[in-house]
Amino acid sequence: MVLQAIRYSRGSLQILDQLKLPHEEVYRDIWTVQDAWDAIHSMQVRGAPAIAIVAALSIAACVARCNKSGADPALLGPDMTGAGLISHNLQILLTSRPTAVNLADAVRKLEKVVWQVQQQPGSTDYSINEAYIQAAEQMLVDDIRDNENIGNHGADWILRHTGTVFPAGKLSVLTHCNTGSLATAGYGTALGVIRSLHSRGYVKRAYYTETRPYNQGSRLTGYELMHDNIPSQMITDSMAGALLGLKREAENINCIIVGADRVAANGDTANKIGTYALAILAKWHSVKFIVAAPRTTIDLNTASGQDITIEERRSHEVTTMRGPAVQRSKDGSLIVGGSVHEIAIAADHHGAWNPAFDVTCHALIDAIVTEKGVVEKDENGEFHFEKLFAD
Ligand SMILES: CSC[C@H]1O[C@H](OP(=O)(O)O)[C@H](O)[C@@H]1O
Repeated sequence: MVLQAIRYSRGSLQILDQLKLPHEEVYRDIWTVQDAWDAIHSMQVRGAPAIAIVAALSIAACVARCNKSGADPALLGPDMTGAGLISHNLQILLTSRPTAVNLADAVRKLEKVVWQVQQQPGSTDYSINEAYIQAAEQMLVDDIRDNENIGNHGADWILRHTGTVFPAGKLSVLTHCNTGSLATAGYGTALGVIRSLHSRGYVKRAYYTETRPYNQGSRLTGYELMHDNIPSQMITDSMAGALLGLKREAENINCIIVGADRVAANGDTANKIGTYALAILAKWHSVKFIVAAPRTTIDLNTASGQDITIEERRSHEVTTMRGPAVQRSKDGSLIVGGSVHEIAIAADHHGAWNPAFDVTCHALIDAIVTEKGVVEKDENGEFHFEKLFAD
């Protein structure tokens, strides 16, 4: 079975409810734009690229049903022409989560497609809808191809810069959060690089952090690594320092590789909370720190990390956890079963601070891996991304 965060066919969209993983695989229908907004905001679907793709496809599925049924978009509202309907709903989806730039990038590109078709003589709601659907569907295809390229470029760079020689040399890596098939249309970004290293036989062990409070690591990355039979071990977020301090040499841990939600024009990178601390550790232990992200995550319109809006989520997500009931059998073994439910793990009367992301200064980043290649800093310690967008 291929891990699919998104199931799409023309007129139909489903998402894997990641709040239920790894205990239950539940796919939910996305019939309306509000369904998509709710799924993204609640983090039933999450991950910078996946958020953008689900948003884009939710409208594609709606207007495809419109085109098929011949329904008049104007029935959906006074100014709901094809272009008006699409633009209105893209702007609604933009409010679902603020930090990842991929969604804003997709909205900008899709609105441009709609506007261009609208300028054509004889354009109709039908032709505008069709153009939108094709552009949104192309994003799904492009993301998987881009991730496979990121994987290969990243693996090439790591092997070149860590002196690992097959077959004697196998290296271990540490990753944070979930950046795999469950955060994208497939294969993944940072986890895609680990997949590429593994496919070439170089992975000794893939360490991954639990990634509190949503537990993208323990619930999602662990699930993906197990699915792919990649040798791996989980650590809690607080163990990262001890791992590098006590096991770096024995385990040949050569790099920490993470994803990104927004890379600013100077290379400052917003990513899952805890990333900044890992970058500091990497610097102290002389371990390469690598960001893996498609070009849709690079935001040349945001000058530096201090300009990135960091999403703050409810305290409740820190003071509770989800899981199935666990019972002890007669022989004392634990039986995991039953539906997923929430349990309180802390008193919530003071409330918990819950920033979903932090910003890592570009000075702490050794390389940014994209589908077009790896970007390193120049002799002045500065990143330049213009060449990535030259085509
Ligand atoms: C493919 S990069 C995914 C990126 O998004 C994650 O955040 P969230 O789970 O809150 O959507 C995390 O920052 C990952 O690096």
